[in-house]
Amino acid sequence: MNETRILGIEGTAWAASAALFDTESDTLRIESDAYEPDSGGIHPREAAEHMAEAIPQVIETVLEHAIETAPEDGTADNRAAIDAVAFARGPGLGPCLRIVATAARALAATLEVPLVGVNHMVAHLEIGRHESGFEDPICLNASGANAHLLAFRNGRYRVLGETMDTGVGNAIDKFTRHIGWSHPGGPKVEQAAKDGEYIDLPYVVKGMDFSFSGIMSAAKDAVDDGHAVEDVCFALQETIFAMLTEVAERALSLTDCDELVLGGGVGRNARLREMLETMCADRGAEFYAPEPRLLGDNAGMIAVLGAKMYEVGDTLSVENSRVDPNFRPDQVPVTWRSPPTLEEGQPAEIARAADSSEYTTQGAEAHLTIDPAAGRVRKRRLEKAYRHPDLDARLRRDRTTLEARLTSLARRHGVATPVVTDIDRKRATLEFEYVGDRDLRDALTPARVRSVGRSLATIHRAGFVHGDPTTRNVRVGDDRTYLIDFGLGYHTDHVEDYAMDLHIFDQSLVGTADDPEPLRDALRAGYDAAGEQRVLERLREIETRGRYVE
Ligand SMILES: C[C@@H](O)[C@H](NC(=O)OP(=O)(O)OC[C@H]1O[C@@H](n2cnc3c(N)ncnc32)[C@H](O)[C@@H]1O)C(=O)O
Ligand SMILES: [Fe+2]
Repeated sequence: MNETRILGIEGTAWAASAALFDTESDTLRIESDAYEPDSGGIHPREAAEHMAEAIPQVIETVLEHAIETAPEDGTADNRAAIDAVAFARGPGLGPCLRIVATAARALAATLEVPLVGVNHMVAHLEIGRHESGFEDPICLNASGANAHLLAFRNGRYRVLGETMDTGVGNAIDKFTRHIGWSHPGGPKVEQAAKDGEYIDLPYVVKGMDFSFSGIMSAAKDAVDDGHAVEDVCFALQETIFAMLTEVAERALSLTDCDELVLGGGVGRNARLREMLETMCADRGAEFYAPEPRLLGDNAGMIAVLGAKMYEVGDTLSVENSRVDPNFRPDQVPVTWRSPPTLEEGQPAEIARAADSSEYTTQGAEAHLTIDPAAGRVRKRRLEKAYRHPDLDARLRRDRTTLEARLTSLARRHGVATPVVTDIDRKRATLEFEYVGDRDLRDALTPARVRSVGRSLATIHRAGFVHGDPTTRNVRVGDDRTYLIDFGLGYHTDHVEDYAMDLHIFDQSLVGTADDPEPLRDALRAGYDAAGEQRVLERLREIETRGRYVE
């Protein structure tokens, strides 16, 4: 590959940044100028004023550097020997994005080089993949305005799970604003947490999705009620980062992936990195976090992805270079990657069951001892070294109790589930009847998915949700499907919760199936046959919701 030199520009929210990426030397020169609000959070108009002032300056600095380092073949018009100008098209604040795009178009025209339009969230991911050299990692993007898990599948980065309300950084920043600290609050919470002790806060995970609104108002109340700020900061980190680590582990487990990369400004937090590192080490996966300057918003990551896109001809005409404040990562055709090689063969479980009577296996949160001959499964929820012992004990106890209760309740409503034969709350251990002979993930057909749709409709009518219905939490045998693993379930009469349950299953189809569309249709048809229309309507609404929340 020839040497490629890309000038990248970033300015989606707070960082006015330009960078030069040179593929031959694999070096990045980044120049940034941060917007720091005098009071409160980020004001879009003020941020845009900052961009208007700072973007030309950071570009100028990087151009000078590019001229100094240009190889001999720079032309008179392009002494910097730049091959393309890459800019962040979104997501972000509209007024900021427009200023960056205008600067990028002007620069590309002057240099007579193509424009590359980069998705900022995909750039947060790709910088980790680039630096780590991982083949096909899962990415946790923990940034200001976003929080999601991405996996490459069928030519796109699919969103396996994401925040149901605000981004993780914004959630923390809102809390610090409430207690009068200046923006950004994240680093200050990290500092204060060093002297804190644990208190209980709400923990909300639904499959691989999660929510911060409950925990943030509880944190504000805790301070208002007189808890020490350090303790609340400590508990906030322990709870929020445990949620992110748990969903990241679930994503690794669901996709059988053993590589995780981190992206986004909240990734600068050492406690978050430590939890992810511990979780990965405990399950034999590799973890990589880029250095801090590449985690928070920066033009280096825009230039690196810009180079990959430029090299495959993924450039933009000026007419098509409009910005998109709601640009989602799964809207981007991933032109610069070839499909990963998939492993073929029958599910390991079948081979194993044929030659031994008892074997063990590890899920995302539990250790299973399976004895098909005796028709018995023992499941023990493991202690997780990454999370605080009090939180760990609470989650394992509550989930064990709920799983036993809801598994039985579903059966009473006519949904196929294993019989619960024993429960030991102290040891977080359950014993079940062995059902099916493989996971739905390894035997996906529309008829089976249809039956899952009917089962979900049935439990929703009975007033509860599964909480984590994925293709691995459904067992398949003969002509039946069995729902298992109700540990994240709960009683609810909210249509939103029912629709989220369906949405979680739908996301797992998109994340694990080669041809998800007929399966997604079957899910809806099955639900339609036994459930309420308003739930399907709400599901459609959830799918069209832009998740970029400021
Ligand atoms: C769309 C785009 O504009 C946006 N970018 C963004 O929000 O900036 P980013 O640099 O990725 O993340 C900033 C956030 O990162 C948090 N942050 C920075 N250092 C932190 C630390 N040590 N601990 C916790 N949070 C930290 C800040 O408080 C702030 O909320 C995004 O990626 O969502
Ligand atoms: Fe960002």
